[in-house]
Amino acid sequence: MTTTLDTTAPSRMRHRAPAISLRGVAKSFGSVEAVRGIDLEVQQGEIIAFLGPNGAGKTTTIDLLLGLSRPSSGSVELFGTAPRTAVEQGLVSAVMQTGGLLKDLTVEETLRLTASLFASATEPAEVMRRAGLLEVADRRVGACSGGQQQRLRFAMALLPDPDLLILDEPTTGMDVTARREFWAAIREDAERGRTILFATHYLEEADAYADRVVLVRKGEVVADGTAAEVKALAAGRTVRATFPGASAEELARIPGVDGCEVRGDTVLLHSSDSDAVARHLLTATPARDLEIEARGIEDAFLALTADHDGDDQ
Ligand SMILES: Nc1ncnc2c1ncn2[C@@H]1O[C@H](COP(=O)(O)OP(=O)(O)OP(=O)(O)O)[C@@H](O)[C@H]1O
Repeated sequence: MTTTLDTTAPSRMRHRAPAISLRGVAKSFGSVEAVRGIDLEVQQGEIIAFLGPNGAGKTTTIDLLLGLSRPSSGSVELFGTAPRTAVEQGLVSAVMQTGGLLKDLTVEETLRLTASLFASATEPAEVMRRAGLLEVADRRVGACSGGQQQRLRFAMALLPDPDLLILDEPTTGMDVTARREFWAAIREDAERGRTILFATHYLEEADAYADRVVLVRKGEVVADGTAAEVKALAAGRTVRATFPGASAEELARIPGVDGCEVRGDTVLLHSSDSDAVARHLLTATPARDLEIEARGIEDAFLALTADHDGDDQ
């Protein structure tokens, strides 16, 4: 086993190898190419959001990272070693969406039992504090809310004090306050050097909490950068106007328009040159009441993952 450690690091031990290294990773199930050649390098301490529409290959990639399956081609390494070895050494753990909880145990009993499976584990009281569970330590798991159960899964994943934490849709079932508290705990954690990769459908979470957003579509990375960079990739604005009787064909011919929608008397025109579109609408058409909006991360996500070729699996 060859994990290389740099012993000069301050709080959390620093590894010389990247936390995650995927090189040319592909994974097929029969004729379905779930992952089609992903290259991804994640440095220690990064918080990465893994975004993509249903069926993009996120869960397949997470299974590969956790050593639950093997790639059809390419290589997967965590801290310079094989995923299974990294998991066995407690370097990586995961918070999955469902399963894994015994309803009749209390929160604290669950953590004591889980801790007993590791050669060395953080004190249950400490992980309960970090996950915000101290108040419900004696509550039966079956009586905990969905959000509390999800925080318990987070607490369980913290027990081996992993250097890499992988979260698959971690805030499912949490209300807004619980989600905010959860992310505050994650941030505090990451500041101490823990690397975090999370898959989420809440695009605003990726925008708010990730240092880096990796957008996948049909098994390939289509964007990789800060949330601002990803949004800029889908640069452009939407011009909204009142324009009774406009037809989509007529609107599509306006110079600079790269997408349009007609909703009754309202038209929405997407463009990377909104000034030119607005000028045309005001000078050459009866359109009025113009509003111009920048695209949010949700629009960028939709634009970058839109199915242009109609061959979805
Ligand atoms: N065991 C399997 N056998 C056959 N096909 C599979 C298997 N696992 C995944 N797939 C297919 O691979 C593709 C990617 O699936 P995956 O679950 O990785 O996507 P995802 O991005 O996690 O989607 P979601 O957001 O819906 O969870 C899909 O077309 C899926 O149907």
